[in-house]
Amino acid sequence: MRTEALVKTYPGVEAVRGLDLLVHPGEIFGFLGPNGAGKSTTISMLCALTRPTSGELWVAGHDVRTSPAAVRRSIGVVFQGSTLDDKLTVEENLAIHAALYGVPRRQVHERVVSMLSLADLLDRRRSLVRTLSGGMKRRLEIARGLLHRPHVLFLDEPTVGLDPHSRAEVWRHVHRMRHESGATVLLTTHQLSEADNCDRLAILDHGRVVALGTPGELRSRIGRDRIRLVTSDPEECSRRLAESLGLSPSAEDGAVVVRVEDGAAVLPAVMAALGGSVTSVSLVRPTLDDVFLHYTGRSIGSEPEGGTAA
Ligand SMILES: Nc1ncnc2c1ncn2[C@@H]1O[C@H](COP(=O)(O)OP(=O)(O)OP(=O)(O)O)[C@@H](O)[C@H]1O
Repeated sequence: MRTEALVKTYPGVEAVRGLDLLVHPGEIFGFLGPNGAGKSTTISMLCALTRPTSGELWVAGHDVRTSPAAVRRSIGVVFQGSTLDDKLTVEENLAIHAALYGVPRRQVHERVVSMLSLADLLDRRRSLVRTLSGGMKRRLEIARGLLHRPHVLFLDEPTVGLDPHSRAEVWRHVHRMRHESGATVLLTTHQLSEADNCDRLAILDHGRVVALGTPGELRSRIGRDRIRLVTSDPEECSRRLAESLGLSPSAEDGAVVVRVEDGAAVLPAVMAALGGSVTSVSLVRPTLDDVFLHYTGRSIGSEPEGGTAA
């Protein structure tokens, strides 16, 4: 998937303001950003559902502007709201999708069984969809999105509205299905806790990419680990850290704090230098929220959580 100078303008709103992105085959790539950042608009353009105002974009080797039908055949899409038919069974929902996408009749049964077993839903294949839990429905939608063997699977907020256990289950299935199908997965999320499931992330804000990289790269780019030490004599502790290790400790809320690149590597030397005078120690690594704060000047957690309730 590739975009060059991709722009989408609505009357009075610059929803997407010049995206240059390259997503590699087989990657799980996430668009992370608050409500209104332009994630859904970007996905919608890539799926050939919304025409860009300007710029270029290719999906699975097809130019989306000139070959939208070829793009639609090469992708699977799971939207935020369920598009399953509640009154039909699990199997029937998949059969309809297979017919719509022209899956050869002889292959339908085998594909349905293999997708349902990957999604851990084989034993529910004759159940009406309305009897499934929220997590099961989402897994079924993802399985359905992959039934016609697309090269790219788009997931718009795949875990929105699910409880923590179901979220973890859905992620387990996304990883498993990516592994089995080899599909590239492009997803949107504004859940920082889930962004770590992606191989790489683009942080979007006001229609622009403000940071791009693996979750680990993004963290290490902005910050340093913090070692927080509680001791009976903070002044002596600070002096020893400065003298024996050349560190620059600071006092924070009665504790001694040192900022270092790799806290786990430095910690043994810190403890050796301080002997038994430390009563408690903690190592704090930068979070993706710190990353978001660094690049946008505000916390993603402070944004209205429009889509997460339920
Ligand atoms: N059809 C439309 N007409 C006018 N403005 C739109 C339209 N679709 C989106 N927008 C505007 O474009 C901007 C980006 O919206 P978009 O839905 O892409 O953001 P998002 O990051 O996906 O947020 P969310 O998580 O709420 O879906 C917003 O200001 C939104 O109001």
